Amino acid sequence: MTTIAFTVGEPSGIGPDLAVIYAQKKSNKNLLLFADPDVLLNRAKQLNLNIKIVESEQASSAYELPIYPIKVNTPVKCGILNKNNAQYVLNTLDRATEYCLNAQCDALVTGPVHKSIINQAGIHFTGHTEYLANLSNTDKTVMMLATSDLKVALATTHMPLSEVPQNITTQSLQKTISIIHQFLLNDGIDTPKIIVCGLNPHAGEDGYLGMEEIEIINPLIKKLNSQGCDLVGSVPADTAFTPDALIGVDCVLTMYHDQGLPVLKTLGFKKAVNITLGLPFIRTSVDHGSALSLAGTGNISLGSLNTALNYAQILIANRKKRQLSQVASSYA
Ligand SMILES: NC(=O)c1ccc[n+]([C@@H]2O[C@H](COP(=O)([O-])OP(=O)(O)OC[C@H]3O[C@@H](n4cnc5c(N)ncnc54)[C@H](O)[C@@H]3O)[C@@H](O)[C@H]2O)c1
Ligand SMILES: N[C@H](C(=O)O)[C@H](O)COP(=O)(O)O
Repeated sequence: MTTIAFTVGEPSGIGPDLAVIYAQKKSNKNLLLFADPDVLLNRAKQLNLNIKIVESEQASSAYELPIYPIKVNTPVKCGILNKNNAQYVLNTLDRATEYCLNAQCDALVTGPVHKSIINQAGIHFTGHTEYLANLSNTDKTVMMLATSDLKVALATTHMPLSEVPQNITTQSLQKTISIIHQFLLNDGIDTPKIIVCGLNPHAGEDGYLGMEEIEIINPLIKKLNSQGCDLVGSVPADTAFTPDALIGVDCVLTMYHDQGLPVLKTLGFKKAVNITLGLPFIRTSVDHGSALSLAGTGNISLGSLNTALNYAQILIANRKKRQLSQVASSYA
């Protein structure tokens, strides 16, 4: 049986609502929540829902939430951020990551955090992607968001736009493409076809609107294609997502956060999954943030949480298959 670690995220946001509404499901959930039990009990009360907290990984009936208890520092008010609880949010991530690194859990699914409040507490934090890479000493990770029809990956993640160009280097882009390629192979795609977007408008318009395509992106595409990759590009980002361009494409690699994610979220917000590639453990996430104004209202979608949990299960199953075939081939 698998166990998925679920960090509930920012306690004044909709993370606790997601958890207690999810707990109403009847099936055995195989979850281990990393959160403050009182925050969950209070949110359930506010939503008029029945939940039972169990300090075990084996909840088998409706309303039960298996939990690894971690206390908040300050009482929580729905929709009101408090920087005194920033460290609590990180504590839940630290413990859950430890469980995944030690194989006590099979995957990590993260609920939404609020990034600025963590920074207001004096802790530099740009996102789970970077934080988990740091916690697990991983030198390169890739953010990918996926709907059932489209996968979008990012060459750079959470950084000011002014810093993007200097972070598009041949070395970093090559690692990014190699991580995506391997992920798609593991996903059962024999010859992954990846569109690589340009950085500049019209992919630089032959150098008249920027040089990164001519100096970095195009030569790398040529080199990797000569080694057997199937990369298309560099493609202007405004045409990369047109329906004809996407035929037969397994993933679109965009150069920065807001080049790719608005497209993906227009197509699938609240149903998509965010996956961190390259970590030594499986991590998926909801595609949305803390939605403070909806906390405690019950008026939220669990679509993305369901996708994130289902996708984590698929990745776990794929990993098991690969491990079994490795064992089999070692005896062959
Ligand atoms: N996975 C994450 O941890 C994650 C993802 C995105 C944003 N964030 C952070 O969340 C904070 C708030 O960001 P934002 O306001 O830009 O984005 P947001 O996703 O919190 O909200 C955007 C809009 O979508 C709505 N919404 C979000 N989730 C919903 C759900 N499950 N059901 C119904 N409606 C929902 C909100 O009410 C709001 O109108 C920021 O600090 C941001 O960095 C975290
Ligand atoms: N870029 C993500 C999004 O827009 O959904 C979000 O900020 C979460 O990123 P992390 O998983 O790194 O926290």
